[in-house]
Amino acid sequence: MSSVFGKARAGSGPQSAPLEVNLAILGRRGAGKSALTVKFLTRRFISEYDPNLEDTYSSEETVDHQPVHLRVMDTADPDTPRNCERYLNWAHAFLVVYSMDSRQSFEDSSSYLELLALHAKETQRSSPALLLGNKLDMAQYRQVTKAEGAALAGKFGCLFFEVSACLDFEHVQHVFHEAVREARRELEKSSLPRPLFICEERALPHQAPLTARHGLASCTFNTLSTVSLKEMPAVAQAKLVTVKSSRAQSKRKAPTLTLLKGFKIF
Ligand SMILES: Nc1nc2c(ncn2[C@@H]2O[C@H](COP(=O)(O)OP(=O)(O)OP(=O)(O)O)[C@@H](O)[C@H]2O)c(=O)[nH]1
Repeated sequence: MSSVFGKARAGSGPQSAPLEVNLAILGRRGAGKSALTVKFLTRRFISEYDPNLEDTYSSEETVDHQPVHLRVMDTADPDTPRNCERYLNWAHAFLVVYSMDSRQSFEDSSSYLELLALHAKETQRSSPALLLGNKLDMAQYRQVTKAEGAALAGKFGCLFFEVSACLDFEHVQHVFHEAVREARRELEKSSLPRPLFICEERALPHQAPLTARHGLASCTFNTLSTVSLKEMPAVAQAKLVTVKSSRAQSKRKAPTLTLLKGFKIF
């Protein structure tokens, strides 16, 4: 069963098919990818989670009065990016997250942006990225200044936001909707049907120096030069385990609501 969150499609008539947007959330472990994803989907902050889960969730959104069927892949790379094709060839836009209280996670976000830039160059197909400095509520422990975040985003030509999965939902929602707008702009520019999956796997000629520098050794790219395109396989089903309404919950007097596998939502 696929999990679908979000509001009813306001303003969508029977004829208006929703825009389909795939969004991948990238970043070092602990940056807050899952917390931001769940905040966006449920308006809640999670405190327990399974760090090894990688799931794709769906939400019916309305962005600028347009219905959007948004799929969000909350990635879970191990210490270095692995099998990147699963999101590189799937997503229309990327949220690259770092935790502002971790210099290491900021450096990793730079590696992810380089990876995306390299992939865009090789495939001649750019997918917009937004850089997010998460845990703004922990700003007193910050190891990364806002100026550094903005400078990194500027270097890669992407939007930059400081956010918190703990604070207001509207700001997190705004960031996700900005990603939809960026993706929509890019989709409008492109006449290629998407998403596409490219069969043949080839390492890039200049991949070694980049991977050596950034620890991306396990990432290879598929390139358009093979001209062998297939429809992307179906998106992995999200793991919706139990959704109890607040009424059902109060009947059972359950202290917490189990919504997504691995998440306890309070
Ligand atoms: N204070 C604070 N804590 C946060 C915030 N976002 C996430 N956290 C906490 O940081 C830890 C890591 O958050 P996750 O959302 O699991 O991070 P992740 O990037 O998904 O990490 P992996 O699942 O390991 O890839 C958890 O304990 C969260 O509760 C935030 O905005 N503020």
